[in-house]
Amino acid sequence: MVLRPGLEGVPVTQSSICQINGNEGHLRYRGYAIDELAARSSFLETTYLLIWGNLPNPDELRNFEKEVQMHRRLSFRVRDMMKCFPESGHPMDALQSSAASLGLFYSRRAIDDPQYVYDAVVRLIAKIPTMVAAFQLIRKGQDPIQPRDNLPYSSNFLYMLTEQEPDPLAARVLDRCLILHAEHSLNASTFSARVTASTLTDPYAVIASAVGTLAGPLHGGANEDVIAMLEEIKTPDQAGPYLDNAIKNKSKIMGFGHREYKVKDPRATLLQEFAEELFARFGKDEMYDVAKAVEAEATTRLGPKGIFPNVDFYSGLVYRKLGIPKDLFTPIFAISRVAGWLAHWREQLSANRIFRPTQIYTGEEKRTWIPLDERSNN
Ligand SMILES: CC(=O)SCCNC(=O)CCNC(=O)[C@H](O)C(C)(C)COP(=O)(O)OP(=O)(O)OC[C@H]1O[C@@H](n2cnc3c(N)ncnc32)[C@H](O)[C@@H]1OP(=O)(O)O
Ligand SMILES: O=C([O-])CC(=O)C(=O)O
Repeated sequence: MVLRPGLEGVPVTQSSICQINGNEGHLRYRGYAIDELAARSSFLETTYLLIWGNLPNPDELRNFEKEVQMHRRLSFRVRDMMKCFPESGHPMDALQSSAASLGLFYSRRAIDDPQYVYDAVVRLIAKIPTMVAAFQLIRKGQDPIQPRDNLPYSSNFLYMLTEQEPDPLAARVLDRCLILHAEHSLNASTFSARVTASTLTDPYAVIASAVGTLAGPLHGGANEDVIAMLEEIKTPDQAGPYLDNAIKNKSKIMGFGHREYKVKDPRATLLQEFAEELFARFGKDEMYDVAKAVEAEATTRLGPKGIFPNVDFYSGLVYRKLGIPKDLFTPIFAISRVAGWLAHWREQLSANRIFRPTQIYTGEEKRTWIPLDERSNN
C-alpha cells in the first residue's frame, strides 16, 4: 500500500461541478469561467447553476429568488438558542451550531424526495446569512433584525448586519465575492461534506460538518489571519524582514500557497480588483500597500516554489472596506460555499458509496493486560 498524506493527487470521486486548471490559473463552474460569472451573474443565479447544473431560465430564477426570500427568517427558537451562545465565541462556531440545529426542525428521512431536496437547498441558502447577521447583533447585546423582503440577497445580508441599507456598489461587490467563493472542487470542507453526505445523513449535518472544516486556518480561516498578519507587519518596508523571519522559522505565510494552483489564484486577482474598485469610491485602506508589498516580496522568495496568493489573501481587504469585522470573513465565505457544498451533496447522493478509506497500521501488536495495581506510576 502506498500512503498519500493529505490524499494529494488521489482522485476519490467523479464530479461535473467545477474545473480548475492550476497551471494556467483558470476556474470554471459547470463550464462557465469565473470572471464571466462574477461580471454577469448574481450569487443566487450562480447557486442555481451549481446545484441544478444549468443556468436558470427567467421563471426558474424568479421562483428560486422568491423562495429564498420567503425562507430567510429564523424560527424564534433558533434565535433564542443563539442568544444563549457566549458572545466571546467565534462566529464560525456559532454558525456551525446554528446550522446543525436546523436538523432538529426538518426530518432527515426524505433525502430521496426531490421536493425535500429542493426545500433543504432553499432553506440553507436562505437562512445561513440570517444566522451570521443574527449572531453579530446578538453578541453586541442587540436583538437580531428581520430580513427585508424588498432587498436582494447580498443587500439584505449587509442590511441585517449593519441595520442600514447598503450602498449599491458595496452590495454588488459583496455579491461578486460570494460568486467567487461558491465552489472549488474537492477542497477540505467540500470533501468533508461529501464524506458526511455519503452516510445518508441529513443535509443540515452535511453543512454543519463542512462549516467546521472551513473554519481552520489552513482553509477558509486563513482570510482572517491574513489581516492579522498585515496589521502585524504594519508598513510596506517591513514586509521583506517579516517574510525572511517567517521562512527562517518555517512558518506559513497566510493567504499564500495552494494544493491546486501553481500560479496566482484567479480569484485573488479578481478580489484585488474589487478591493481597488472600493478604494476608488470609498477611500484607500492603508493595509493595501502592505498587502502589495507582501505579495511582491513573497513572489521573489516563494514564487519559484509555485507559491502565490490564494483566494484568502485579498478578500479581507474587500470585507474590511465594507465595514465587516475580521472574524466574520470566514462566515461570509461559508455563506457562499453552502452553494458548492449543496451541489456536491446532490452529486454524492446521485451515485453514492460510503467513504471508507483504509490505513497503514503503525501501533503495537498484541499486548498483555496489566492490572491497575501492578502498573508503576512514573
Ligand atoms: C480557501 C483555502 O483553503 S485557500 C488556502 C488557505 N490557507 C492558507 O493560506 C494557509 C497557508 N497555506 C498553506 O498552509 C498551504 O499552502 C496549503 C494548506 C494551502 C496547501 O498545503 P499543501 O498543498 O499540503 O502544501 P504544503 O503545506 O505541503 O507545502 C508544500 C511546500 O510549500 C511550502 N508552503 C506552502 N504554503 C506556504 C506558505 N503559505 N508559506 C510558506 N511556505 C509555504 C511548505 O512549507 C512546503 O515546503 P517544503 O516542501 O520545503 O517543506
Ligand atoms: O481548493 C482548496 O483546497 C481551497 C480553496 O481554494 C477553496 O476551497 O476555495
